[in-house]
Amino acid sequence: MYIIYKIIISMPKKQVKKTYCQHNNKEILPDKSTSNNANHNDRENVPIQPKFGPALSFPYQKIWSRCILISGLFLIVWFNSKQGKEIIFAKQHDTFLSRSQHLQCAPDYTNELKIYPGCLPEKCGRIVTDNLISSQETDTLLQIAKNAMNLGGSDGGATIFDLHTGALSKGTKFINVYALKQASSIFNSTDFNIYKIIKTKIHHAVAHHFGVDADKIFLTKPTFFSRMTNTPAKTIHDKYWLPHIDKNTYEHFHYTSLLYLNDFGRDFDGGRFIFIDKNNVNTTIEPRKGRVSIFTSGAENLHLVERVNTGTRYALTVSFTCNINASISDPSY
Ligand SMILES: O=C(O)CCC(=O)C(=O)O
Ligand SMILES: [Fe+2]
Repeated sequence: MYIIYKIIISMPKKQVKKTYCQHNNKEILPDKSTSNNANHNDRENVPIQPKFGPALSFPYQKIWSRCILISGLFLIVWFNSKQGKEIIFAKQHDTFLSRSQHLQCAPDYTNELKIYPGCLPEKCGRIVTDNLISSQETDTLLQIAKNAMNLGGSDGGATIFDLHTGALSKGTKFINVYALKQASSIFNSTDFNIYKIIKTKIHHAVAHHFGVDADKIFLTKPTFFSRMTNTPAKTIHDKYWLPHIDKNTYEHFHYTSLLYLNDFGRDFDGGRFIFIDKNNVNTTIEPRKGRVSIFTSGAENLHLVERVNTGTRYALTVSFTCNINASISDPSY
């Protein structure tokens, strides 16, 4: 607004050489006595007649024209502010008991879920909560992820570890950590129990927030830890910044949840989660340790993860399906 104000007040005031007095349209002739051109013949003192008659004028002309100009500028600013806007849905330093945004489900999503009675959400959308998982629980998960990832790691910027199957990125491929002899020294049943408790809490939160019975949704694969850095991608799995729809990327996803294990702005920069909404609106979630984000996995929730600029970002993806045949069981070791 300040800029608009500056433009308006800095507009040059029109230098009008008046040939006619505005009042009564009376002619004002130059004072012959002061004129240097006193000897010029009379023709030169005859005022120029506008070809199409005197210009149109009406009361408060200047005020009106400025009002119209200002309104036009307002319209342009308003229109531009609707396009390409970013809404920070959850800032890193805020804590939410629960913050939600409802959306209309994508038609594909609704059609697919209709065949699973009781699994269709009351409304599609997204929810963020910071009070579900304790700091200690988060620390346990972060340690599990770090210990496992020390046994491998992608050559590119995204390493994943699946506690259910033992799959871990190594180089440009995957290995099974449970087949390694070091596995026995890094995994224990206490940690697995904590993982199960966390997974169960998230399961119930998903059911509660979307108004479905907890026994109508099932844990599915892949459910995995992720580590993201700014290392250039080596394979397609490293390109975590590509926009995608989870239901299409992962065959059985119907509800996606993410648990963030460390902090945006402290442990890493970049790496924010972004929903790409209608009219080019970005709805952003800044990762915060212990923060859980839950959303329906259809086209209503197209998203990406911004590239990490510095540091290392850790998260756990926990996914649910309506299809009992695609369910997976709890991990055990
Ligand atoms: O880690 C995240 O914040 C989201 C990752 C993601 O979109 C995915 O794994 O499909
Ligand atoms: Fe995703």
